[in-house]
Amino acid sequence: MDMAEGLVLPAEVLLSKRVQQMVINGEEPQPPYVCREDCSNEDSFPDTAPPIPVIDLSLISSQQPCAAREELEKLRSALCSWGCFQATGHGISKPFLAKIREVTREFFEQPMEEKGKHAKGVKEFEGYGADPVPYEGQSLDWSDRLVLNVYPEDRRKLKFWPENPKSFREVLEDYTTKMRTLTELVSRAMAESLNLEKNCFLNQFGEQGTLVARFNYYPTCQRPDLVLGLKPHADGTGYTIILQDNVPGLQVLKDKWITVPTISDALFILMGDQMEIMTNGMFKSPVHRVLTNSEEERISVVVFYSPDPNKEIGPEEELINKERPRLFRKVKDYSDIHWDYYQQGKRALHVAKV
Ligand SMILES: O=C(O)CCC(=O)C(=O)O
Ligand SMILES: [Fe+2]
Repeated sequence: MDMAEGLVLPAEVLLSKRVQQMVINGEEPQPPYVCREDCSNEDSFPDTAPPIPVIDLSLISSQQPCAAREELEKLRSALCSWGCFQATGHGISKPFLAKIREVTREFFEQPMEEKGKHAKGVKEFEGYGADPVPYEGQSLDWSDRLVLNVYPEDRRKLKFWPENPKSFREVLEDYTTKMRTLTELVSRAMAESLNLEKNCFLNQFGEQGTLVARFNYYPTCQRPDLVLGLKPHADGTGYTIILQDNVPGLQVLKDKWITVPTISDALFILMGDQMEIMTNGMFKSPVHRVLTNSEEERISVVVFYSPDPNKEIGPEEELINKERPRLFRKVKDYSDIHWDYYQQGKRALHVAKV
């Protein structure tokens, strides 16, 4: 018998090697990357799936009160049922979106040696690599990532920020500024859609609300039916802003798995658990996952927007009443609690329930 057969290396050892490298070496996925049985049937979708709502943010900030009201109503309805939407009219130009996708692609296309300059340890969060070692029995994602704290600025660790491609840092700084503006716009719109004081969510996030950027690289896989680019999870954030490229793969669970269409100038905005808490359960934090495929690699640029970890957050008082009693208590540092459960393959939201 081949000695290597059935041999599963410890996650720690596997995680020190990049999935991209395994693909270049022509390696087939082995456990713990293999996390499901042949799912090729399940992964194909009927055309009858309900469409994910598209919201034109420019209408909300326009001077036409009727159009703005209508769009706010669409936003509220999208977040109460789906917990996510495709945002157009967000004010970030198409060429700029192309640029951030391009520097992301260029970063991952570099030799391992160059990317390795920004490598994280298998226990750390920030830097180039994969998630820290999960709990026993949990699978590993078929992807590589670069994670960077981008706001507040004093949380930045420049040793993890790529120097190549040359424009990477500058483009990311620009993107951070644009994301700050966008989170103000979206947080106000969400408050208005619920007839709340428009700064109420921004006040909960605080001036030091954090932005973390995660650049995801999903290589192709010879057996996409056996692995996941990213295992099913809900985000622990306030909310998350996702820039996809032109390769589909992201799916949200709404009765069944629904693929998020790739729209080149849209940003996909998804509620995290903390918005579900702040809205007393009105907005939903959806479970989502990423599939890989055998033909085309996929990249995404994800920005996690979370409340200042020093601040306590909780349901807006106006959303608590007789018909809708308080569902959640106040919480602090929810992101850390969430992460611990995530590593066990579980959701954390129940810990905030009253
Ligand atoms: O790659 C994507 O489209 C989504 C990634 C995601 O859900 C995450 O990073 O939490
Ligand atoms: Fe996510």
